[in-house]
Amino acid sequence: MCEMLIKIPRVLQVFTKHFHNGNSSKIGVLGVPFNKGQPKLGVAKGPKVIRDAGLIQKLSEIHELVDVKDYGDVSYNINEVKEILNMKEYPHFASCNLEVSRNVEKIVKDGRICLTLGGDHSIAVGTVDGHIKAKTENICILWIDAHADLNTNKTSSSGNVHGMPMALLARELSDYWPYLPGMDWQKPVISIRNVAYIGLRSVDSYERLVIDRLGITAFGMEDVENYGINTVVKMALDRIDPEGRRSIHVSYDIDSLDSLEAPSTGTSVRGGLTLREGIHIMETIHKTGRLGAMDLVEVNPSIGSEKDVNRTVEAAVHVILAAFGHSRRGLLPKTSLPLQTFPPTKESIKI
Ligand SMILES: NC(=[NH2+])NCCC[C@H](N)C(=O)O
Ligand SMILES: [Mn+2]
Ligand SMILES: [Mn+2]
Repeated sequence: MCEMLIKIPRVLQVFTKHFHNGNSSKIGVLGVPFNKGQPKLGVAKGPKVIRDAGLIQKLSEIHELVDVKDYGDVSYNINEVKEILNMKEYPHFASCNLEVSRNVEKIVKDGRICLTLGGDHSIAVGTVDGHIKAKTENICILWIDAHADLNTNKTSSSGNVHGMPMALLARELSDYWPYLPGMDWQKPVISIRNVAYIGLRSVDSYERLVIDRLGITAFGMEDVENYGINTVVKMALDRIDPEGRRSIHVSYDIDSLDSLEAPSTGTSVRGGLTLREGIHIMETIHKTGRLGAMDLVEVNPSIGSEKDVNRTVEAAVHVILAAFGHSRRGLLPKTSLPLQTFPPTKESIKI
């Protein structure tokens, strides 16, 4: 049998090396069907619709080195803790996030990049916490969102906890919170200097104040217009990981994309990122080789028509695949493929 290999031209070999980034090949997928951080219940079905779109299979087809393990969905028992003023469903939030943190920590310690499917954005308290606990080195956060999610219980006008996770995670904001029973496991150890936003266009006034006072790296849509997405991502990475040594946590709210690209989400805002820009961000992150964990949150299949839901889920899958090395230039055939199978002849296709 002829075992001659396809000779890959040098220019393509460079791409192969680039996209077959050694440390980004082991992925652990975790579902968090949590909807109590905001009032629209359908967001709990996010993990299911994203998986049903063939995510696991598509991830494993990116290249031969990808190894995907699905850890299933997080479940939790509600701990009896007291309610907190202006934090709706606080006991659920605290109980669920403890389990999220434990699961993410375990997956990252298993040597996998943890991909968490939400659920609403309040679950990022647990994902970031688990990522921090698993890594000995510092982490940095890229928060891709129309919103800053930087409210405290005192500044939020909605009381929805999905508008608060970043404020719970930041060390510099810890004094602005009351004691939170049932959250002792979570220490706000991440400095806001290691956080950058991309996609902002709906920022509450106290959030604006905090961003300005603390000098938070925040790229709004006008920055994307002024500099272009490529420069924006580079500037963001340069600020939060200047030496290129940190493990990157990407918390990707699907509402960062324009409402036309991702209509099925609870708090959509027009004038957002195109899917191309959304994909470009994650391709750039993939190329760093330092993605440690990614959240994809706020996909709500109960909002909009069937077409809207499909469009939104499709966008989410594209963004995720880009994060793990899918290339829009096309994927190379497996290098071990015998030459005679390409192009396929009648004889090579044995039924
Ligand atoms: N993860 C989100 N989609 N957050 C939307 C937050 C909206 C608003 N800023 C609030 O505090 O309620
Ligand atoms: Mn948002
Ligand atoms: Mn958000």
